[in-house]
Amino acid sequence: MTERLLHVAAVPFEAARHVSVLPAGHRCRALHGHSFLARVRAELAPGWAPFAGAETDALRERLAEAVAPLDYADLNTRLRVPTDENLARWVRDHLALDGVESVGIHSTRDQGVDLDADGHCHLWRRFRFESAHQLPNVPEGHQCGRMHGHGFEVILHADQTLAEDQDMGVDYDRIDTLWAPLGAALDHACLNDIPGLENPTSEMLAAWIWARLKPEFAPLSWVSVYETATAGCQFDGSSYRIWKEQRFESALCLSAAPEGDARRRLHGHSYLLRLHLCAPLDRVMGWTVDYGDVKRLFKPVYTRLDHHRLDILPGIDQAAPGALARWIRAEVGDALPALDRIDLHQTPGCGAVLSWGPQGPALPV
Ligand SMILES: Nc1nc2c(c(=O)[nH]1)N=C([C@H](O)[C@H](O)COP(=O)(O)OP(=O)(O)OP(=O)(O)O)CN2
Repeated sequence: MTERLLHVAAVPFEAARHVSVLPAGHRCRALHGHSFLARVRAELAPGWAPFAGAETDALRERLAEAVAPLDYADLNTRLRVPTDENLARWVRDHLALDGVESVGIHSTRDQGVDLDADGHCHLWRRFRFESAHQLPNVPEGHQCGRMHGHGFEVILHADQTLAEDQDMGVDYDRIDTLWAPLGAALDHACLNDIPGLENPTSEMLAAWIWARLKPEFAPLSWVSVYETATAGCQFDGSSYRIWKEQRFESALCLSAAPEGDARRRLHGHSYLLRLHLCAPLDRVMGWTVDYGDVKRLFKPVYTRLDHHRLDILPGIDQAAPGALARWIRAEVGDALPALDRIDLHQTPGCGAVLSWGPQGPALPV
């Protein structure tokens, strides 16, 4: 599949609103406020940024300019009906940017929408539960064979086609109602005791949730399960995708930046790297690829990135997220054949997505 490079950026804003299209008695009809986050994914034309390597910063600046009128504003003075869906449309229209693949709005850490270029509204809502489990089929000595536990997080994603004059899709409250019985069964439980979860990997959990919700909720498009803060699985009824995150602390300078630009100086970032893999399920293990194996197989590349200077890595021209993601893909080589996407953020929510397979849903920053 052809390789695609998207740049991503995220910008927060603080704003008040009331949403009058909601039914009588709904709490969001009253004036309330949120710490919102706007984000964009875009395929930028060559030469769009002021210099090679400035793409991520330039995209973030463009988004910040678009969002500025919403910051510390009463959103009802800016938009007729300031639902998350309409805010995403407003930001998309004010970005005035070619190549936008999606524009998203998070109204809280736990909910948001992403509008794609085909008019689909991808709505998501996050839940959490605290549970114990152990994996019965892992090899002797594997840490996950011991009884342990996690603060699991689940994101339910819904894909809806919205008419241009439709102010919102499904209410987040409807997703809460659908989730409630599952959350009650999973929270403060030992997952192995739940019928169907005798081998409670993230993959099995995502499929278990899918099987229970999809018949009642047709727009359900993906279930994402965060098993830990750094690893999880996504399931859409047929394909499993997993991700493993790592952070590295590195220095760089951008030699193409003009004289006087701070980015010419040595500086650094705390990078977030998310490796995505798509692989068939191993029916015995109940997983696709062990998260621990992803980390282990990536280690030789990781050690070249972490606590190093990135712009002097052999083969790197500008140590910007897109070029770094390409470098990582090349260096990983055959070690991770199921790898099909690399997310690399140089600051929270801002960086690049390099993919060469079906992308799967965007994860919240
Ligand atoms: N594909 C899967 N791999 C693994 C699963 C799974 O459900 N699906 N589960 C586990 C373990 O249960 C483990 O608790 C989580 O794995 P891991 O990311 O390796 O956890 P760490 O805390 O060791 O990760 P850090 O890299 O230190 O953050 C294993 N694999």
